[in-house]
Amino acid sequence: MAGRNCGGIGPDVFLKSGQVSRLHFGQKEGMLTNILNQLGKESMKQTPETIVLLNFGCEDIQKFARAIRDRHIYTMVMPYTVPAERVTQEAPAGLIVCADVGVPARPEARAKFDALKLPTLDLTGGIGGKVDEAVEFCKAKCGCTGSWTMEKFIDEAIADIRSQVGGQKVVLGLSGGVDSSVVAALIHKAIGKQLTCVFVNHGLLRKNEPEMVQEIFARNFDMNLCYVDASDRFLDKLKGVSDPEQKRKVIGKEFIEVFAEAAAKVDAPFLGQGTIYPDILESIPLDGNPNGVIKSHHNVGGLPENMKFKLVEPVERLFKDEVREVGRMLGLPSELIDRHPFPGPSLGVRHVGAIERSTLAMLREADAIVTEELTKAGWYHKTWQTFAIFVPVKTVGIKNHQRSYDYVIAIRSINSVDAVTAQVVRLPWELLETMMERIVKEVDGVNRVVYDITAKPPGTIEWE
Ligand SMILES: Nc1ncnc2c1ncn2[C@@H]1O[C@H](COP(=O)(O)OP(=O)(O)OP(=O)(O)O)[C@@H](O)[C@H]1O
Repeated sequence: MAGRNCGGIGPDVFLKSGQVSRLHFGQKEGMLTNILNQLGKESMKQTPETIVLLNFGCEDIQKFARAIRDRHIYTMVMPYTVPAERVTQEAPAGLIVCADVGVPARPEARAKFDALKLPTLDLTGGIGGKVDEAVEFCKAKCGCTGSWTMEKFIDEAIADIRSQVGGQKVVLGLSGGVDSSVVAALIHKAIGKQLTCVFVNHGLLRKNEPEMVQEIFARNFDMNLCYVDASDRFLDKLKGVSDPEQKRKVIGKEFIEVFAEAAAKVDAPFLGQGTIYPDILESIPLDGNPNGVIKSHHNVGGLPENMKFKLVEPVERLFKDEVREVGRMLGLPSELIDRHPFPGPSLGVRHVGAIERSTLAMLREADAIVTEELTKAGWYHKTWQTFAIFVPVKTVGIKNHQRSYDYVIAIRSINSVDAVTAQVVRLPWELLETMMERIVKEVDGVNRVVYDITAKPPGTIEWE
């Protein structure tokens, strides 16, 4: 085991009563920072040639912003409700006004931006197919040279982290997911051993995951990695809990306690976070209507208020695939960077009903077989997510020439662009058969495998 074991969870509890109910781990609820402050925060870097996209009601604006960035012009997205001064803080070279067809004109909002006297492109008739037009505009009218690159981003981010943190310490919750892993690598590159990562094993990780994450970070990056094996603590607390929401709450509450205890030992004034740009953009209601909030700010599960960290969020201006690119450039392996999305409560929400150690082991084994066969057949990167689910139903079967009465494993494979809707993948029949044969043969306690053919909607991606 390469990581430093920080076990020995002490009795201190950092939570105040009443805070627990909003701690839905993995749902990004509970705020360390107020999102509007975030939006109004003084920009740390003065990226030259910034173009601000003003959102007057445009569904695909994030994709549009991303497409212009692909042409090496740095874009930011702001709602039309933003004060004009906030726009000028970014010293933009130009503005692009974006709205879908049929969206109200909002002349007052428009006037405050026109008063800035910046070059402005009007795309209020829709943005579809207008990327080239926008890049012409940026170059011809705003003087952009198209020099924004990921190398530049990394250099700037490292300089920013160093100047923000100075000689002090940073603590970061490392999940082994893309966002926190890339942030770990980036902060480590900037300040080395001033960073301590806390990796919590909540007993719900996938097969070999604790070893893999420690191997990658502690060995390859020579990083201070604090590995907390709290499996027993989580699994004891989850005993008999079958309601999906309750399960998430138990996992979230326990996670915060374990993380807070480990972080207290590091005694760092700074907390690193894997906030990414969509986390911020999707938290901003376009019309100041709280119902428009899709999700709250990304954070380590909503830490208790008495843990007053200053935040280090070096990829808060990047889209997910840009974060992946940074990760690749910093030397993170593809097995980590290009992984399928994985829910915060991990196998906990893929095990329907109350979690027993024995049935969790069945799920873990079945999940590993599914991933292994999918990869071998060349289908891993052709699907958004493919995984096993434990179904707490026993059926009659024949195993080893004898009657068996065992559990069911379901396989789910979906494709999606944004996780909002999803289509079922028609995996080759032979591949499904191979998965089934291996699962019933190798996983004790399972004698039946089914394939979930439900799209989203009406289903959700995860079963719980
Ligand atoms: N097992 C864990 N150990 C330590 N920190 C964790 C763990 N799981 C989650 N975290 C922290 O909580 C944050 C939010 O968790 P969540 O699962 O919602 O993240 P995410 O958006 O999928 O990000 P990531 O790609 O980093 O997993 C993570 O970015 C990470 O900092």
